[in-house]
Amino acid sequence: MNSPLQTDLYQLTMAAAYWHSGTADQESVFHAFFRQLPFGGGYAIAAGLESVLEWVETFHFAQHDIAYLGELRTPRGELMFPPEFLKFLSELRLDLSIDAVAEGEPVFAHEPLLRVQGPILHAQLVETALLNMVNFQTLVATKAARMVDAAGGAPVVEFGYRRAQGPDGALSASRAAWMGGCAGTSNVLAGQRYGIPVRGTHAHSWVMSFDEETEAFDRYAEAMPDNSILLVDTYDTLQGVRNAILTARKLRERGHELGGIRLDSGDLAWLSQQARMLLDEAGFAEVKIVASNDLDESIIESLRQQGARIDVWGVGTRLVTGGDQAALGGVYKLAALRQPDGSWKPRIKRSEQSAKSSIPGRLQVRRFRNRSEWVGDAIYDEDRGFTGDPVIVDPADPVRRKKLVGESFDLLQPVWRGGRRVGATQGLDEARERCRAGLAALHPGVRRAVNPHRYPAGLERGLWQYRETLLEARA
Ligand SMILES: Nc1ncnc2c1ncn2[C@@H]1O[C@H](COP(=O)(O)OP(=O)(O)OP(=O)(O)O)[C@@H](O)[C@H]1O
Ligand SMILES: O=P(O)(O)OC[C@H]1O[C@H](OP(=O)(O)OP(=O)(O)O)[C@H](O)[C@@H]1O
Ligand SMILES: O=C(O)c1cccnc1
Repeated sequence: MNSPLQTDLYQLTMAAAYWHSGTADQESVFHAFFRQLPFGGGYAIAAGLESVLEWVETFHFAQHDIAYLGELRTPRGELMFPPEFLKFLSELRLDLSIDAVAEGEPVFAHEPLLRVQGPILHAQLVETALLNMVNFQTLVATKAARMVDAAGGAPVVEFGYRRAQGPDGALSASRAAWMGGCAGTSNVLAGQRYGIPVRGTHAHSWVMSFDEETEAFDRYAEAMPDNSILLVDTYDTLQGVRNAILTARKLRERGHELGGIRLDSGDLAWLSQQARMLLDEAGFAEVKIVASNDLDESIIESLRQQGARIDVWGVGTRLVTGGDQAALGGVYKLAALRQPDGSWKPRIKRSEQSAKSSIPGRLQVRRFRNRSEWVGDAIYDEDRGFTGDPVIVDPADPVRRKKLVGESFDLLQPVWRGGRRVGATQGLDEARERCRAGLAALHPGVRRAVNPHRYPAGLERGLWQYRETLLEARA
């Protein structure tokens, strides 16, 4: 359920203050971006835009929202909001222009994922929900892409619902995981809502509900003759594999084939090799081995290096929660204000570290391509354009510069104008394909999970110089 109250109180107190001070209609530009790639990786996958647009689409303060806000009191007991402001809110219709990077696109630090332009009160009111959606889904889509990469072409199925951050977190995590390249989900609602293939095995409780493991396997296979993956580790894993083979033989006699077995504990490399041997010797070379148990990209990679014979990876907790990184630190910063003469006045927030200072202007990202490989991205001010040849400067290390050559295209495209969506409809499967193709266009060193190459993404030289001048003036 979408609500304009999915926000931090300070957005509403600032809105009241803009309204009170007569600056509510000041035309502004904000950018949503992150400063550091998640998981120590070389890329991130942009996600969450669809949820943002759905939220903006239904944005309005209903009677019960206004009634609630009208009851709020300050710590001193005074009414928080004047009734005239609440009347203003009840009539408010967002008047924003949004440009965004398409979902599924690989993106890099400092690049705006969304650019929001409009009256400052309006642009401010969307900050919290927008960041919540973009930060979480980008985090999970990126984690999924890393796991899918580590699996080297074998399917990764998302099993995270029970360990996700609440029911809404589970649903958007399943969506983001599919975008990042997962092959399916155990989340049935995500299957219905987004058309993601639903997949699964069975739990230990099924085996524990019978006296004998063999009986549990037989009964399950009878009920699901064409969709049986048997969990073999409830008691003794290799004995479990032998029992699964007995069931597989009975199934075959009835004209069906066992789909697979699942390993969920112990040394997954060794057990999968032993299980493969037993299955092959028994004539079940097609039976798949599924593995689960607190997997992530580094364990998957390590298991593959150890020669594990795992055909399908089931991943829950560390995918839908981000695992080693629980949140993406994406921010939403004011970057320019329109002057009465129509020009844009840049706005900058200084920081102790120059790389953390915000980037002024109305920003765009231009991506350069050499044949099928991307060579670099320039963040530039759309109104100032490029100063001479496209040279980028790394804001974290200004001596790192690179001249970009090749074909180029702009990443931010109009998605919202005059109260409605614009541009081509971007479906979830399209986003998944964009992610696949985008990752294929990256140098393998950039995709490496540990200590990757830094993809050249930086500030267009003219913009970097301009930003330095502004920072000096503020020093
Ligand atoms: N060969 C392996 N190499 C690297 N990591 C592995 C290997 N086998 C399993 N793991 C991982 O090790 C972690 C812990 O496994 P461990 O064997 O301690 O737990 P467990 O099998 O669940 O324990 P228990 O047998 O008590 O259920 C899991 O994240 C699992 O994915
Ligand atoms: O380890 P994760 O990556 O989070 O993957 C999901 C886990 O959830 C299940 O365990 P659980 O003990 O909840 O139920 P079970 O009896 O079906 O194993 C499953 O067996 C996996 O181990
Ligand atoms: O289907 C499975 O095997 C499954 C589903 C959810 C969590 N763990 C495993």
